[in-house]
Amino acid sequence: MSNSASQSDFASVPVLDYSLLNSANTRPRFLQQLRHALVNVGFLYLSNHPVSQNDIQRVIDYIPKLFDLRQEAKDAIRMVNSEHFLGYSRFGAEITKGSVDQREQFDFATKYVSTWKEGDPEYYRLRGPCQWPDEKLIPGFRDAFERYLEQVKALSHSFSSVVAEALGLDPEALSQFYDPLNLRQHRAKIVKYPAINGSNDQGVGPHYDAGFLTFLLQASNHEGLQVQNLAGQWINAPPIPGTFVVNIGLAFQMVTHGLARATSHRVLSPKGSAPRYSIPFFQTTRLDKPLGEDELHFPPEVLALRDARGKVAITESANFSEFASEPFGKIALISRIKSHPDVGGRHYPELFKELFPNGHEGLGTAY
Ligand SMILES: O=C(O)CCC(=O)C(=O)O
Ligand SMILES: [Fe+2]
Repeated sequence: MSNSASQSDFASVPVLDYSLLNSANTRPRFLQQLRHALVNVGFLYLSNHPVSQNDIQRVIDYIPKLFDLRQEAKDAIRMVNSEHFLGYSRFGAEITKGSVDQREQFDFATKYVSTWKEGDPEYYRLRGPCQWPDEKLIPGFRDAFERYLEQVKALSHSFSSVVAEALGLDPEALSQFYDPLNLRQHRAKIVKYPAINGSNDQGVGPHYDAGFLTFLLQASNHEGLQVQNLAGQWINAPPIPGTFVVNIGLAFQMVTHGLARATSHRVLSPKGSAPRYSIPFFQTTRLDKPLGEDELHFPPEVLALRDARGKVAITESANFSEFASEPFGKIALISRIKSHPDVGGRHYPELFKELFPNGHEGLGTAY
């Protein structure tokens, strides 16, 4: 481990108290802690946030019922039905870093009425309405989850101006990277990691998230989430009741020129008998242009923190190869087709053929 890395490295994920933002006296302390977390860790817990704990608990209570629906009820909303890549994926449908991810999941998203029309870029079809399970089979679930998503969405928007401030920018500086409110759609998955007592304990393999900010709810009391520090060690990020885990995705690392770090993370399957549940909420950025086009101007003392951080020693992660000069929507669409080739083949046959000229057998690559 180099000296510069050891000084800014982390042995645990910091917990930030959102309520410190409410008073002029404590606000600078929050911003300073946030700056450290963004630059050196790439992960933080957010406590005392404004999303209603009652509404969170309602969602948590529904999760086992959702996965316990009969297989036909889940298959009725399989993702392959949806050109928006929203819906159910069976256990073991994806691979990360060469191994099968042992999880089952539903992809949902914030409310959206599709505006796509002939002639619009194809990647606008990524946005659209969710597939919901039959209301009669799980009454109230849709309402509970929509309430939850609306609140996390609002938090994710207000938090991005706090992030800008913490990095020495105007609070509105990041808004250029988001679509206008009426076109914005964020995605969230509800994930089940069953207990595994065999040798492959990969819940999800090491990866970076792709987007801007992720707000993760750890919805059961299981360890398993791990975050890789600068020295390459895996640091546990156990559930802390009442918090979100917030982390940075590659798109945000890119627009901050590496000042804020995307950090590799993974989930180990739980042992024993009870499954681990989680809900990652992925904030998305504007789809219509390359993210590298707009420039952010950080104060020199903030940029100096990046240089002081030093280099990451080892990163174990699946990587993205397409982060270049394409509109972000195109990158997002390619990555969805790679992770769900069955959906891509059915709804985006031309792009699918470009990506897989010889067809595609087997599982998709998640990251
Ligand atoms: O389930 C978790 O705790 C994390 C999931 C995750 O990292 C992801 O889906 O990107
Ligand atoms: Fe992730």
